[in-house]
Amino acid sequence: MNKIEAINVDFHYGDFHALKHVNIAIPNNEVVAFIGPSGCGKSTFLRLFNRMNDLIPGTRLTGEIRIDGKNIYDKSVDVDALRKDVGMVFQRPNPFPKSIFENVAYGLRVNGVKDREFICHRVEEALKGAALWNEVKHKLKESAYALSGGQQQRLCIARAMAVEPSVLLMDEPASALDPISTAKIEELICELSQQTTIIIVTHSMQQAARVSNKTAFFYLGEMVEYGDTKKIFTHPDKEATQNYITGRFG
Ligand SMILES: Nc1ncnc2c1ncn2[C@@H]1O[C@H](COP(=O)(O)OP(=O)(O)OP(=O)(O)O)[C@@H](O)[C@H]1O
Repeated sequence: MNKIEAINVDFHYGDFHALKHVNIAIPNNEVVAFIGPSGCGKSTFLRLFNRMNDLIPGTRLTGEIRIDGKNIYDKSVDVDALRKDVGMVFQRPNPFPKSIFENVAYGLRVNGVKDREFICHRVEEALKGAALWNEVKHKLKESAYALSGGQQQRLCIARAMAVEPSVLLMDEPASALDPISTAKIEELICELSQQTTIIIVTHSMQQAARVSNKTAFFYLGEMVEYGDTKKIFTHPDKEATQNYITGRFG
C-alpha cells in the first residue's frame, strides 16, 4: 500500500484555483522532491499533507488526501495526532525561545510524556539522528538562538523527529543555509528516509537530484509529471519538464 495518496485534488484560495486535479502516490520511506517555478503550488500541495492550509481562511479543498489509506480530511481525524505523525520543517529555522534541550523535548511534553529519563533518552537520540549531538551535548541548557542558522535547522529537524513521525514535510529546508550546512541537511534526509517518508520542496534541481528517489514537476497549479528522479532529469516525457530542468523557464 502507498504511504501517501492524493486523489483528484483541487484547491482554491478564495477564487484562485491553486491546485488542479492533482494525483500522486508515494510509497513508504521514499524521498519525493516537488520542483517547479515560483507560485506553481508546491508549498500549497505540501501543506495539505498535515492540514496546515486549514489555518488559512477562505480556502477550499476537493478530492482526497490519504495517509496509510485513510482520508486525513475525514471528520473523525484528530488533527493534532495527524500533525504529530506528519512533521514539518520550514524554510527558515524557527526554534522556540527555549533551550536546545527544551526545543527537542517540546513535542514529547505536549504529548503528555513525563518520564524524565525517557525524555532525556529521546532528546539525545533525536539530536544524534539530526547529526547535531556532538556540537551541542555540552550546552543543552543554552538558548537555541545561540546556534548558527544551520545548527538551528538541524535542531528543528531533531524537534520534528523526536516524536517519531512517519512522514516529514520539508519546505525548502536548506535554501537559507550555506553550502556546508546544506550538505549536512541533505545527508540527513538520506539517513532519515530509512524510517520516514519525506517530501521536500526545493528550487535546487541539483538538490532534488541528489536527495530524492522520485520527483514531481508542477506548473501553474498542475502536476505536469511525476516519476523516478533519474528519468525526470534525463529523459522526461513532457516538454514542459524538459524546458524547466534545462533552465529554459522558471
Ligand atoms: N495564503 C494564501 N492566500 C492566497 N493565495 C495564496 C496563499 N498562499 C499561496 N497563494 C497563491 O497560490 C499560488 C501557489 O503558491 P505556493 O506558495 O503554493 O507556490 P510555490 O510553488 O510553493 O511557490 P514558491 O516556489 O515561490 O514558494 C501562488 O499564486 C500564490 O500566490
